[in-house]
Amino acid sequence: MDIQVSHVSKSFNQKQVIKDITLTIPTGEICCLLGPSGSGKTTLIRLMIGAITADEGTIQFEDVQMPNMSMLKKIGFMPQNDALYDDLSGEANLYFFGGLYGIDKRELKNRINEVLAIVDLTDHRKKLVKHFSGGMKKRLSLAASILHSPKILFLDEPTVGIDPVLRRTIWAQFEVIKNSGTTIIVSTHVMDEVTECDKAALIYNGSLIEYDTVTNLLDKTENGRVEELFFIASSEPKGGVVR
Ligand SMILES: Nc1ncnc2c1ncn2[C@@H]1O[C@H](COP(=O)(O)OP(=O)(O)OP(=O)(O)O)[C@@H](O)[C@H]1O
Repeated sequence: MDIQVSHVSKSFNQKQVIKDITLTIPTGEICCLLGPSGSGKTTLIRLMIGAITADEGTIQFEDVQMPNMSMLKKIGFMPQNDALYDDLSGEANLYFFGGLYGIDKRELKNRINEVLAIVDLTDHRKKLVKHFSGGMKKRLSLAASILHSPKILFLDEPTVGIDPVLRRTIWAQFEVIKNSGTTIIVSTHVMDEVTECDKAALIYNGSLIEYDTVTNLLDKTENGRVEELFFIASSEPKGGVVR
């Protein structure tokens, strides 16, 4: 399911935080929204999932204009802060979210087994979430966001506070999810993570400064590091566009 973002702008309290962004994310790819803290990544995700509406421009999933209630079951969203119930076990959390998605009981049981295996939490399913480590909570959140087999998965800074080893595991899990046909949009400010993605959208100060395949982006730099593109953008007269 392609995502088309067309000339989207958004302001909060007269301050424009998303500035005329246009991009198309093709089906079945991992697209990374990369940018410094406060650049507008979360706002762009919230616009795409239909949690907030754009002041200008349009967002379409295939031919459906967002926001649209019918798309909710096709979208998975993992927020920056885990939305889990501490006093429930990992498994009970998943039953709760499965119920919200209206998944049939028997199907839900099988699906919970599947997603727990994907995120490697099968052995911890009965443990209360308050006894989970930070990394385990992230993985359980990921499991909850893919429970209903979404066509499009939005992950907002999924690896914040995660150690490098677990980060690798989590990216491997994204690859598995992608290979099942899900389009993934993942925000991050960790420049190294960009190499895990097919495409990257570089957001700086609310503007899209670059959008290309990761290979092409890295080719544009002198030292093969994405940071360079941000340095160029920040030295442009108006934090301007490098196309
Ligand atoms: N609901 C809101 N009301 C007012 N300002 C907001 C709101 N949401 C976001 N902003 C502002 O919009 C700008 C972009 O914020 P956003 O959370 O999208 O950035 P981000 O790139 O996701 O940052 P981070 O990496 O720190 O999460 C910031 O200046 C933020 O303060």
